[in-house]
Amino acid sequence: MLLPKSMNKFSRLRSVEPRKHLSLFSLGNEMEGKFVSNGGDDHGFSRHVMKGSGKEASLMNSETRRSSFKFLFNGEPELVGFRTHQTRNLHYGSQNHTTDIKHKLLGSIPEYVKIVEVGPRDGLQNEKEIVPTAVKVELIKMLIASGLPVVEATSFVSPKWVPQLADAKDVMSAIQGIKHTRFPVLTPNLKGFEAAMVAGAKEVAVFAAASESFSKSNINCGIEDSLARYRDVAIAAKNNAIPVRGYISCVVGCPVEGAVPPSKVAYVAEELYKMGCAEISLGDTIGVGTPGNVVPMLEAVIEVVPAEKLAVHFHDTYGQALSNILLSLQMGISIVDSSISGLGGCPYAKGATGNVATEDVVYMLNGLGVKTNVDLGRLITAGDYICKHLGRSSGSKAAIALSRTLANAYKL
Ligand SMILES: CC(C)(COP(=O)([O-])OP(=O)([O-])OC[C@H]1O[C@@H](n2cnc3c(N)ncnc32)[C@H](O)[C@@H]1OP(=O)([O-])[O-])[C@@H](O)C(=O)NCCC(=O)NCCSC(=O)C[C@@](C)(O)CC(=O)[O-]
Repeated sequence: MLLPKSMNKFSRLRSVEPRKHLSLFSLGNEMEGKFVSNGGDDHGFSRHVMKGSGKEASLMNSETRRSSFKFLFNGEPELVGFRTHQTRNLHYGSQNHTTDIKHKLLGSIPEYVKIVEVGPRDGLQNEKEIVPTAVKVELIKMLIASGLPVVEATSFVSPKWVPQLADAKDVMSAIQGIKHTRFPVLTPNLKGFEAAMVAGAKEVAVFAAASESFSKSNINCGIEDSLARYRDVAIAAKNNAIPVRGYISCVVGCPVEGAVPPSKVAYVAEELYKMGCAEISLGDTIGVGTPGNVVPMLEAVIEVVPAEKLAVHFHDTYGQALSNILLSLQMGISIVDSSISGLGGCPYAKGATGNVATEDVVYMLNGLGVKTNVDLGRLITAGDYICKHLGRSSGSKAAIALSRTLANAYKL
């Protein structure tokens, strides 16, 4: 048997940190399975049987007689994910080899990145089949359980334009009272803002574009008209002590107009900043950005809005999102939007795939040693939940690879 690389890592995790828990979900109803770990049998690894009852089982190391890992089950027949309290140790990056070159390349990246999870809104808004409110609420709760600090919950937009989010009020009602997580909602105008306030929203987001054509197709008005509407929303929000996030779509490319000049993005960013947006999220709506066009765009925006007020929001249509995120971090940005399992796509940007997957972002940040306070295993479980509901496989490479690695290791 070729041992998956990650098992070496798990084994190291055990020997270095014997009390850290590695928890596995859904290995089977019998609550029994095999675990392969460093310890020496014919492959240089020993097999342990784990047993347990209810929803938990512990693995006993036959040599040390110590319980090294704790496993959790959710009663379903197949392996869907795992949880660890030490997810950073699941990564292959060197942690103790800080070299000059590493410092030169990665020295400027922040120690902590705030992840803004947009799956329940951006991820679902494009789904044709209406997702039941209860499923949306369960997804939000699972995302919260992973430690995400901000979960964009829904939009107060016209239900004729985005039928999927017509239950915004009910979603908000179901998550009222949940503390320690922020739930911004999209509001395209005062009508949306007022409805959001009635529903108990504590934060809102307005969404402009750097492309005139996209603005018209997305919100039925041009850039200047949208900014005028958003000034009204910003004033109302200020009067209610509600923070406003400002989005800009099409920051590098538009499905109709093609390449978008950085100066246009900087103009809209400055206007949003001047009207009081506490954070401005730069959206590569159709995922055409590469480091080649993202750097000049960010340079232009950072001239007019401080980097600490900026977030990046990359769609992964061409597989460029992670490289764009890395360079955004190198340029001083520390807020990253992402969507669970890479769900999403904008209804008014044909062909655009989902946002970068949250699991992939967390995996990369863990590898870089950047703190997020997000538990990757729980995130994978949340992704599995919504993907099963939607009847599709995850758009996260990290989620697929980690689930497969563990499934292979546990030859049940
Ligand atoms: C902006 C509007 C409303 C203008 O839509 P409109 O048709 O121009 O608006 P209107 O003022 O003429 O009103 C038409 C009807 O909509 C109602 N209405 C008006 N406002 C609201 C509201 N807030 N909530 C509920 N209903 C509303 C209004 O009451 C009226 O109802 P009727 O009399 O016909 O029954 C419409 O275009 C709309 O809802 N657009 C939303 C589009 C959207 O949600 N797009 C996706 C989000 S943006 C995005 O995904 C990009 C982002 C943020 O992720 C970043 C990136 O990746 O780039």
